[in-house]
Amino acid sequence: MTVEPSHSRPLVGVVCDMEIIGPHPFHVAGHKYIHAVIEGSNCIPVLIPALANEQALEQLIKSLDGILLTGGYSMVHPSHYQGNTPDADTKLDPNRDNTTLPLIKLAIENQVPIFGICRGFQEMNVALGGSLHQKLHETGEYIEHREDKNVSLEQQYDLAHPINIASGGVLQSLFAESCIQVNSLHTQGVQRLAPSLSIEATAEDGLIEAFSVSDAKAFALAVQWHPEWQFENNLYSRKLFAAFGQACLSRQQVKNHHG
Ligand SMILES: N[C@@H](CCC(=O)NCCCC(=O)O)C(=O)O
Repeated sequence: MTVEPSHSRPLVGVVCDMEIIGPHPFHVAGHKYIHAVIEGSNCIPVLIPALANEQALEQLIKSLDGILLTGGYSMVHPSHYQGNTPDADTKLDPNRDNTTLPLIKLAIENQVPIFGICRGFQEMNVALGGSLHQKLHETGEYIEHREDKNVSLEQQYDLAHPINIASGGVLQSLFAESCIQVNSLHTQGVQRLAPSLSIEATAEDGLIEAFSVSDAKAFALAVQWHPEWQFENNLYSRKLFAAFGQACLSRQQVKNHHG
């Protein structure tokens, strides 16, 4: 993968997970997100470590033209939405939570384009006052939304179920479709939608699969599925990353104009 030398591309902050590799903690981000930012949005990714330092985030947000909230195997700690204590074997990432939740508010306040994917979708809902089902499969209300970890990666990220696109929303204006197929790799999902969010798509079982920030001045959209996965092979994924990239370019132009 080559990144053409360019000083004019917008800078997109890509949030990191904190992972232990060997005996050490690392800040990590998935290659497929970085690839989609470069090739799908025509932007330059800048990794945002899970430092959980609000002052650093306030400085960072002023130099970034967009934020990508990636997926992740860990769960948002339920204390952020008054949820029940998680099971002892739940994978958590408090450093990521304490970085992304304030970052989301800063991005919206500063009209920085923000795109949430899977865990990032869940973080946006929680950051703005919503809540999550911690185990969708135990509610008895939804179809299976988790991936089968015993099959190949290609199969895990394959299209899994349809979603219905809300009329009059951002997604309908992007896709010009009322129903598309998406992949599905998540245990958790929206329980209570934050008051400032508008539903953009739902699964056939009623689960919210995409939302936008109502009245946002800049691109502020999140999806529960994974459009970054082999995005080149999916028309709707290409449209999402192109729209996000265009919003980041507009932000950069406004910033450069105002100095
Ligand atoms: N942990 C949450 C969110 C699921 C998620 O983001 N899965 C993808 C992880 C790997 C990747 O980045 O593709 C949940 O289970 O609901």
